[in-house]
Formats: sequence, C-alpha cells, structure tokens
Amino acid sequence: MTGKSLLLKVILLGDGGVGKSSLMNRYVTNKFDSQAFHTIGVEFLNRDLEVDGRFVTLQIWDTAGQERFKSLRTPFYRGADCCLLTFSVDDRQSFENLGNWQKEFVYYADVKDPGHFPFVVLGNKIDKLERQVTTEEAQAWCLENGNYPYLETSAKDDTNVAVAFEEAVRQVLAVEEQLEHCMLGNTIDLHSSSKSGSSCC
Ligand SMILES: Nc1nc2c(ncn2[C@@H]2O[C@H](COP(=O)(O)OP(=O)(O)OP(=O)(O)O)[C@@H](O)[C@H]2O)c(=O)[nH]1
Ligand SMILES: [Mg+2]
Repeated sequence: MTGKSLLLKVILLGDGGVGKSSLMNRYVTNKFDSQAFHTIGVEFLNRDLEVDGRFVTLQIWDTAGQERFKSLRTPFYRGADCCLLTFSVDDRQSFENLGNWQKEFVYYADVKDPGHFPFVVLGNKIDKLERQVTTEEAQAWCLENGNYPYLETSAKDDTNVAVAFEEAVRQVLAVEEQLEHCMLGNTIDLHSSSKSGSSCC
C-alpha cells in the first residue's frame, strides 16, 4: 500500500423508502433485505477501497428519509465530503423532491460553495419494471442543477452499487485536486513579483 488512507464521509439523502439503507448494506455487507425497516435518525458503516491508486476509508452515513425524523438527521450533515442524492425510479415524488434534499443538505451542512460541492445522484430500484422516471429526465435534472454524475442502481440486484460509491470518491478526489492546484497557484502568486491572479477558485 502506498501513502496514507484517506477518510471520506459520504452521506445518503432521499425520501423514505427509496433504498438508501439497502444501498449501504449491499455495498458494505453484500446483503439485501426485502423487508427492511425505515431508518430512525442516522447509521453509518465503513468500507475500505482503492480508487485510481488512492486508498480510501469510506464512511457511509445513512439517514432517515421520513419527514418526521428531520431533526434527528440534519445535525449529521456537517463535515460530509460528498452527498448522494437518492430517489427511486418507480417513485416520481422521490425524484421531484431531489431539489429539496439538495437545499436541506446545503443549509444544514453549511456548504460555503454549493456550486463546487460534489453531489452524485442515484436512481435506485432499476430492477423494477414499472418506472415513473426515465433515464433522460434524471440526466436532464442533473445537468440543470449542477452537472452532477447520474447513476442508476439496484440494491436488490447489486447493479452499479460499487460503481456509485466509487464515483462519489472520484468526485471528492477531483475537488481536492482542484483545491490543491489552486493553493499551489496562490503560493506561486505570493512569491511572484507579477500581480496576475490565480486562474481558478
Ligand atoms: N426492488 C427493489 N427494492 C428495493 C431496492 N432497494 C431497496 N428496496 C426495498 O425498498 C424498501 C425500502 O428500502 P430502504 O433501504 O429501507 O429505504 P430507505 O431509503 O433506507 O428508507 P428510510 O430509512 O425510511 O429513509 C425495502 O423494502 C427494500 O427491500 C432495489 O434496488 N430494488
Ligand atoms: Mg433507511
């Protein structure tokens, strides 16, 4: 193993019943429960992985989507490195609520620069035959709301679950690299006699 393992906190948000707990459990324990209970508050599980040569410990925070548990989940948003906005492709309302979840996260996590925060959107339950949201609609929402990556998953069939969490890591690493690049730019600026500003951030 080269270098230190990076601890990243990712948080799963979305309406009750879209499959957040099922995605986390599929990814970490490779199990699926067709009779899963609603989450109360938050739970988290860790999994180590390697993405593009970087060793990462992913701390996955699974939150309660039901409105009545709002005050129990929001205190845990702070410090998240990535937010997975989740809906279910067989539940139109859960898709229409994505914007509310995004706003709730930005507010309670106190995100200073929402335009550069790594969100990833997941359309879960693609094993279901009766869809209420098309792939194209979901892609269009992602494009309009911040050009977020969109992945379609099935916790039941284990479709794209690992890919989704790896994409979350890639998004965080990309933002981190951008920041490092900017800081390097600023360091050079401080020692430079020219007054030209940094080209990023
Ligand atoms: N067919 C199918 N069912 C799924 C899938 N993912 C989850 N489910 C089922 O959907 C129901 C709700 O799943 P949960 O994982 O508990 O949903 P949640 O988003 O954690 O819900 P809250 O904890 O209330 O916020 C359960 O009965 C799961 O078995 C999937 O990919 N396909
Ligand atoms: Mg849950």
